[in-house]
Amino acid sequence: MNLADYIRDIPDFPKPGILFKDITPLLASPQAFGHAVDQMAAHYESHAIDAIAAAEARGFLIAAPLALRLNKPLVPLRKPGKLPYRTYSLKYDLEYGSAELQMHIDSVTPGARVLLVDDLLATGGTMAAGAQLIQQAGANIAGFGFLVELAFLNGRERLPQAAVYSLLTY
Ligand SMILES: O=P(O)(O)OC[C@H]1O[C@H](OP(=O)(O)OP(=O)(O)O)[C@H](O)[C@@H]1O
Ligand SMILES: Nc1ncnc2[nH]cnc12
Repeated sequence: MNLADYIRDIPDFPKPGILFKDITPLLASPQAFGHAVDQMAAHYESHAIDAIAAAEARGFLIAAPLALRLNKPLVPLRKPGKLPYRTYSLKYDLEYGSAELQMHIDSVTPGARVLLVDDLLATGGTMAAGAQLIQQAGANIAGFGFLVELAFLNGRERLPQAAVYSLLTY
């Protein structure tokens, strides 16, 4: 199965000049979605991972089924004002604007090996912020996993040193 057939290009969304990679066709196909999660799970099966953290909102769509397949705790990194308990918080820039992520202060155990997962790596701002939140809580980055990587934006260079895995690279 070619997963690229299930990623749709939308020019000039959400701003002129941005070529948006729309994953909704993939989500609409249980075969393609299942295949993508299976491939990521197979890759990480043998990795030493204690938890999976993911950024709201599209990151949750990939990380939740992956966490269940790998039988790992799922840590939500959320947009401001959504998490009910005390949080760490970080502002960051992304390909088409700026944003903020928050994480419950007790959502990772100090020393835990946390895999960060998102649907897409663009400039790396989101996952660099996620990694900082994990490290602020005293945990370690086990790696970064993406469905799609826009390699021409060099997002990897903004991420802290850790293995980066992407199913599809543009
Ligand atoms: O590598 P970056 O330049 O940081 O861009 C990648 C991020 O951008 C998108 O999220 P977005 O903030 O648009 O939010 P959404 O998941 O709620 O759609 C995408 O889901 C990644 O999280
Ligand atoms: N070009 C893009 N397509 C989809 N999601 C994105 N997030 C950041 N850049 C993106």
